[in-house]
Amino acid sequence: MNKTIEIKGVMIGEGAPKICVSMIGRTLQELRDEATELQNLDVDIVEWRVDFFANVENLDCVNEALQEIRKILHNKPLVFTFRSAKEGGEKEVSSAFYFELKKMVAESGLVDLIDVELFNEEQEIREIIELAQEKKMYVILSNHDFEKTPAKEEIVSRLKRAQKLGADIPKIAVMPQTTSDVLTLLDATLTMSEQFADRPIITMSMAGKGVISRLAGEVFGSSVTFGAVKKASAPGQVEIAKLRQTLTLLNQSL
Ligand SMILES: O=C1C[C@@](O)(C(=O)O)C[C@@H](O)[C@@H]1O
Repeated sequence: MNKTIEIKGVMIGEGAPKICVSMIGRTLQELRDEATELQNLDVDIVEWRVDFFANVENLDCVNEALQEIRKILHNKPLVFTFRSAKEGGEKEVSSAFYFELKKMVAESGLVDLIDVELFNEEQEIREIIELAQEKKMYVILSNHDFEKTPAKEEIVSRLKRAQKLGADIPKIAVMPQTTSDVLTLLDATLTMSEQFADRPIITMSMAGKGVISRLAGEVFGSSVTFGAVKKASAPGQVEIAKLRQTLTLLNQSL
């Protein structure tokens, strides 16, 4: 049994996977509207995908937006994510700015979880983890392959590396080219969660073929699933009401 993480009453790593929805607003007003809508919906966790925000390169604007979002989403776990273009995000920034942004947020104490991409300088990653720990925040170390699905051993090894570096939640998203790629992701998830993980993990196979992996996390060992409200932030995300229904069905059959 993997250890769980409890954030604002949400138990990650126990029972049905928790539903996370991404905010993808470009302006402060769009973000306010999204946050208000999500606060009132059946969503367990909210992720701010700050790479969609037009003013992301201005730290004061990011901080101002974050304070407003936090006020609106006062009782839901909030994840701060800048997804770089090379991992499927909207924008590429320098590594120096990427870490400046993440450090500013870690020091602000305004979010519950910070996503940091695994393929970065280890020293920089460790610094964010230390800052986050001081503020009682959690770190997700993530990796995304929008082209293909690496071999099972490679997926497991990336998740293990994230765990070794001190991620509270190791995460990987991969793209299937064949149905057997979906099985590879599920197999890697099961092996990692049963044999190596001592904390919750998040995995998904993207796009249409991979949808099963966004539903069956409780069976194979993935603790959070990303759903969609209006627009998906990645291919394959399922609308949240249908997602909740299916997660509950699977939970009840176990
Ligand atoms: O890493 C992830 C997972 C994701 O890529 C998905 O496939 O649902 C969506 C992203 O917003 C999030 O940061």
